[in-house]
This record gives sequence, C-alpha cells and structure tokens, in this order.
Amino acid sequence: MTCDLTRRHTLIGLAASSLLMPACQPSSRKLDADVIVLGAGLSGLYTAMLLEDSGFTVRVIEALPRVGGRMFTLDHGDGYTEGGGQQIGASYARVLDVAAELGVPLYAETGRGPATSHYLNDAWQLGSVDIPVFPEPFRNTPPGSVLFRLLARTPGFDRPDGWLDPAPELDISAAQFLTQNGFSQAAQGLIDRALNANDLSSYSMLNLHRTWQLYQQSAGMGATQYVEGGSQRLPEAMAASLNQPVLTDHPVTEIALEAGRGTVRTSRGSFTGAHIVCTLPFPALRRIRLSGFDTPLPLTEAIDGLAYTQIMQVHMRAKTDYWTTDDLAPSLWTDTDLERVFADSGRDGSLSGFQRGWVNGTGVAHWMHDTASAQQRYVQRLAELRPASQGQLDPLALIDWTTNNPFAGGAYYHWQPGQAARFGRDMGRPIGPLRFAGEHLGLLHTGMEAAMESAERTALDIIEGNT
Ligand SMILES: Cc1cc2nc3c(=O)[nH]c(=O)nc-3n(C[C@H](O)[C@H](O)[C@H](O)COP(=O)(O)OP(=O)(O)OC[C@H]3O[C@@H](n4cnc5c(N)ncnc54)[C@H](O)[C@@H]3O)c2cc1C
Repeated sequence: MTCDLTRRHTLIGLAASSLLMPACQPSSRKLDADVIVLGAGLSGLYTAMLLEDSGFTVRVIEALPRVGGRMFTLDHGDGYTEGGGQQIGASYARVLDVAAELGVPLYAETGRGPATSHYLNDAWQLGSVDIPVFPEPFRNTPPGSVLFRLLARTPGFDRPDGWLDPAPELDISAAQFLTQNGFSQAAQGLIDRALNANDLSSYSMLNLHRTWQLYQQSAGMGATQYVEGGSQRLPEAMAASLNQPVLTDHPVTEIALEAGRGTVRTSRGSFTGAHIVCTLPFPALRRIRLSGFDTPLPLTEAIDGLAYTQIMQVHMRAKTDYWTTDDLAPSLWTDTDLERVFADSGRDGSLSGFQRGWVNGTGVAHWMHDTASAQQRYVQRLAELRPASQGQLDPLALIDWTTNNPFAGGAYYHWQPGQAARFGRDMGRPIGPLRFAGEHLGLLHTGMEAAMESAERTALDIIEGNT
C-alpha cells in the first residue's frame, strides 16, 4: 500500500525530511532493483554505471524511444546535425574519462568556426560592426560579446562553488548590470535579441560569472572536443555498457515513497527500488505526481520556478554553397525574428552544408505558435533577408527545447536573480529514498559535466549509505 498525498508546501526544514515520511505500511511488493533511475540522459546513465560497478542492481527508466536526452543527434543519411549538447570543454574530466573508457572517439575543435555576418537596424554590417547606440568602447563590439567583455572587468568568485553564496552585486539581472554600465534600453534590446537565455531581466549575472570562471579555469587545458559521429553516440555507449537495458518508451507519471523504498509509476508498469534517483529536468518533474511525502519548500520552489532557456532550432541542408554568391559570411547574427543561423562545419573545419536556424528565449513564441509551418516560414523569411539563400535550403527538422516539450521543458536552466541564494544549496537534498541529479544540480560545472558531477555525488551517497 502506498499513501497518496499530493505535493504540499511545508515550512519544516529539509534536515527533517526523513521524519516527514507518513506512517504507511511498507509494501510487500518485491524490489525490482536496488535503484530505479529516472531519465537516460548523461546524468541517469552515469549514475547507473557507477552503481552497477559497485554491485547494485539498477533499472533506468526513460520516456523517449531513445537514450541521451539533451544529447540529441539527428542522422540525415549523408551526415548529421546536433539538436542538443555538443561542445565538451577541456575541463570536463568525467565526460572525457567515460568517453575514453568506453572507446567513444572524440575530435578537437579546429579554429574558430565559420565567419558571421551581422544584420542590425535593417542593414547588413559589412566589415566590423558599428553600433552607435552602444557606449564607448563597445561601439564595435558584436552584441553577443558585450556581456563577456564587461564581465572581464569585474572580480568573480573566489572558489568554484562561490555562486552558492553570491555577493549581492553579482546576483543582479543582466538588464540591471547593463544599465549600470551605461547601456540604454535600445542598446539592451539588441543584446537581448539573441541572448543565450530567456531575457535580460530574468537572467542573473551569476550565470555569466560562473561561465566566465569555467572558461578561465579551462584556459590552457586544451581544445574543446566533439564526439565523432555525433554527441548522442556517447550516451548510447554508456547505455550499452549497463547490465540491464534501459527501459525506453516508459514515461514516468508518478513517484511514490513509502518507508525505506520508492515506487515509480509509468504508463506501462510500476518499478520499486530501495532508492530512486530522479535526473529529470525540473520542468519535466513539474508534470509528475509526487506522493507519499511532503515536498520540502526549497524543492517545490525550484521545481516550479527554475527557468530553462527556451530554444527552437530549424535544421536545414544547403543545396549549393550559396554563401559564396553574396558578400555575406556563412553564419548570421540578426536582430530580426530569425535571430541566428549557424553554418555547421565538419571535423576538418570545412563547411558541411548543414545549417541551423537558432532562436532563443521570448523569440520562440513567434515561430512555435504554429509548429506545422515553422520550418517553411523560417526558410522563407531567411530568403527575404538573404536573397542568395532563396530556393537553396531544404528544411530537415524542427527541434523544440521549449515548454511544449514535456520531457525537457527547455534547453538548460539558468538562475533568475535571488534564486541561487534562496534555494540553490537545498533544492537537491534527498527525501528519504528519493535523490536527485542532473545538469541543474552541478556545483562545480555547468552543462554535460554538471550532469555527470551530480550523478557521481548521488551515486557515491548511495554507495556510502549517506542520508
Ligand atoms: C541545444 C542545446 C545545446 C547544448 N550545448 C551544450 C554544450 O555545448 N556543452 C554542454 O556542456 N552542454 C550543452 N547543453 C546541455 C547538455 O546537453 C545538458 O546539460 C546535459 O545533456 C543534461 O543531461 P541530464 O542527464 O542532466 O538531462 P537530460 O539529458 O535532459 O536527461 C533527462 C532524461 O529524462 C527523460 N525524461 C524526462 N521526463 C521523463 C519522464 N516523465 N519519464 C521518464 N523519463 C523522462 C528525458 O527524456 C531525458 O532523456 C546543451 C543543451 C541543449 C538543449
């Protein structure tokens, strides 16, 4: 028997979470595995690998028909494009280690990638950009580089997890930070257009301080790496190394806890384990019923409030090298509804002919209100802006990292001002047999390495019997 309590706010501290377990009778049902892991992204798969290595039985349960989650490669027969995570930083020790252990080949980035042309205020900027609304000395700085240039002037954190106790002046919105540095509303509008987040006002500068710190840490450690044949090959190899195959096509609908065990319900059956490890992004967890326990307040606030960058991509194949027929570069940065177009290059640095339209944040609504026509509209709009592309691009796929996607809800999380200080430290604390891992719970890293770092911490806690 399980107790069906809906998620409730509680003011009782997390330290007492084990005391919050209701007086349910333990189920007589046999355990399906020592540990049930929710999600077959990097985090879930690495948790499972580490636990199996230590003799635990593990079942990984995945909603999609494929493994990899936000590591998502689209195969097009004559090549592939990346829909998700791609760049492996030189400091990603765990990702690099697992790839080496499993014989997954990587290759190093060559050069700085294809050149970019900028379209601003209804005109192409040929040569270097000139943006009169930017204050000096930023008038010739591309809008996508301004925040990093400003950041280089400010002191960051004194330790890698310093963001957990941020100085108040580091945890302000990017909009406030730009205002402090003399950027007008018009200037901010340009920077906001293709920001790697939702918008300037909901984006804490903490995020950028972290990224900046990580860049500095990995300086001199080597080149950024990519997985040969596509990023998804790494989680596929991780899944193939497990003793028990991943249960794909099993969307989890409920996590129910009882004294000393947990049950995960899917549309195709239930699975009981002595431990449950949930690696789902919080927007996906938002859709799941949590029963048999009171959700502690920091976790409730995080599940409901953590922001995930909304991204839409249109993958396209070029029929010809049309970018050689006008004065523009292969990649584009625009302040229009198209936002950015990335020309992909292969491992030798030459252009592959695949291109990705990439729209971030509030701009996705313009395209995603009608997903059936989004790809065609994007290609047509691009032809208006860049006539040389007219008739030269075949749309291949629309990638949806938005709230429409029930198993992701966005591409990656970002802190809004004040959130990290409020619940950054506590949102991942275990609740009885339920533990959490995933990109959003990395303390020392971000992205893929954060997914692996949090998995390692969670697996070690189970192995060492920590509560
Ligand atoms: C467009 C894009 C570009 C990126 N670029 C980079 C980059 O260059 N470098 C970098 O380091 N990081 C990058 N990232 C981030 C990186 O891909 C992620 O941080 C990492 O892959 C997250 O791994 P995870 O295991 O924490 O989560 P996920 O990969 O999201 O895994 C969670 C899994 O849970 C599953 N799931 C969700 N709901 C349910 C449910 N109800 N039932 C069962 N299963 C469910 C999902 O399908 C998914 O497989 C990028 C991400 C995106 C989207």
